[in-house]
Amino acid sequence: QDPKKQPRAHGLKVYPIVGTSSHFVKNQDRFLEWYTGVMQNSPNHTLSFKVLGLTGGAITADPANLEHILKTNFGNYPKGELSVSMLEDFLGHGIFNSDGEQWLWQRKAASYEFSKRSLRNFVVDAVRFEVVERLLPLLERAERDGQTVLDVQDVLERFAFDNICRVAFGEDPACLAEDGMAAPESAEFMAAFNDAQNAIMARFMSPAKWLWRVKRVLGMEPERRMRSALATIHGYADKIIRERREGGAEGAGQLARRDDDFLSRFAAAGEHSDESLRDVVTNFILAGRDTTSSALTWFFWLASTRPDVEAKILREVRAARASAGEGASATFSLDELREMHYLHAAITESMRLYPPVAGDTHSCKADDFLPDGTFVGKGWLMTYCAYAMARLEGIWGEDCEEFRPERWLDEEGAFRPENPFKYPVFHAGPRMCLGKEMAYIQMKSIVACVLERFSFRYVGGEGHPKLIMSLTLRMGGGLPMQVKKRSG
Ligand code: HEM
Repeated sequence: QDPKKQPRAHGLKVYPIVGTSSHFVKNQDRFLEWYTGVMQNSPNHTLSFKVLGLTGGAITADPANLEHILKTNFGNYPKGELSVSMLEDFLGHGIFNSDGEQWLWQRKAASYEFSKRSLRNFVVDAVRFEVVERLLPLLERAERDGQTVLDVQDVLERFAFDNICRVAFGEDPACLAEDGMAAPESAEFMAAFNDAQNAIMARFMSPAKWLWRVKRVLGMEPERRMRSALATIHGYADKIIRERREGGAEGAGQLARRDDDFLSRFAAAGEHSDESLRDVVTNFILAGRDTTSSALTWFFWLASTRPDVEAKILREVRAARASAGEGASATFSLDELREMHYLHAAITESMRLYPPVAGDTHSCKADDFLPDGTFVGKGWLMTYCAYAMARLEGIWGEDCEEFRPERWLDEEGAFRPENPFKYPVFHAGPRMCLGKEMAYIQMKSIVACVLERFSFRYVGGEGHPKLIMSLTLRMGGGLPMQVKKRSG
């Protein structure tokens, strides 16, 4: 056999028949930490494996390999049938879960909408509403009631869910509103999304990629919950689409244009079946909800450990407030947010260390060699690990594990972007994230408005919070914080 085709598993013991799979099983509760150690010890930051009867795979943390997979040889690394089939009952064939032509037309339509100023303005308004009407009052109440500990991760997740539902299809589930204000079906919809994501994660993490189908037939967990979650999600989305069709001013079949939301925008752009409109809803909710909340959860934790960084952010926010003058809005305008370079750097640096999408997997269409010589076989899964990349000295220098926003600033203090193959937090190449700018608007607005008025103290005890690798990187046990209003 060609020696190049031998799996490379530097530093890992390869057992007969099971190969390296026992390492995966043993480390399944701490995948990220384990991968990172393996990547740090591997001279080319790449690992490949093939176990009898199971799908082969490779994992890399090398920017040159990423460029090859995500751009240069893009056509050879689609999402692939295996992944698409595992997500199909949840996401249909929406933008996240399609390849080739089916993906391309959706990408073109979505890119066009994302480039419009009207969408940015709509997002700014939606964020302003949620910050002013929900988030700030909630923090005020937490302080006033002496409710000493707040799970900030939960607050951020509810914020993101309300926000993305409004942007995706013009509905306000009010999950962050005062207790009892949210309609029961909205809370159910959000809970169903959580159940579906957990089931999907279990499908992907299982070494036998067919096992979930057996569990589904037998009604075993987590597939049993998945079944009812899907009924709830699809029922909710279908109801919205039906109501919009019925209210369509231009006659039967047309959707009522409620607002500037995505559903209205897509529907206005051409004829779509109810099913493909439902895919728009589910795919955009998935894209926009837990990503920003994950990023901000880790950000608020990191900021609480670094008063020097927090002080610099506060200085920048107060300067923006001072130049806006009396009578300005409680939130910040797009232009004001754009000028906050230090805040931009601090959020970017936090996502470097804690990327919301910690790893991403594609499939290999035809036998290939990566630039570092690693062989990848037809049908193998090809993964890159953004979490491990942040911790490689070869990429970020000796202080790679340190939270240092300054690494993103030039001498004048202006934000300096990095090569996306070195920083694949928003993915890279033709499938790069479309919501990046929208995400920054949301994240910067929240941090600026909240830190301007409140300070937080982490009360989760000593040591590092637990990493939970769900579809996004979550914090085990939440983010318990004591909230205090700033005096001046
Ligand atoms: C901090 C926040 C965010 C991060 C870190 C992030 C990251 C990513 C990543 C890694 C991908 C590639 C996933 C894959 O293909 O498997 C992606 C794709 C995508 N993201 Fe984001 N995202 C964020 C927020 C958003 C928001 C708010 C939206 C807006 C709804 C959005 C819309 C999309 C879309 C539509 C795609 C699919 C692009 C395609 O396949 O062509 N993202 N994002």
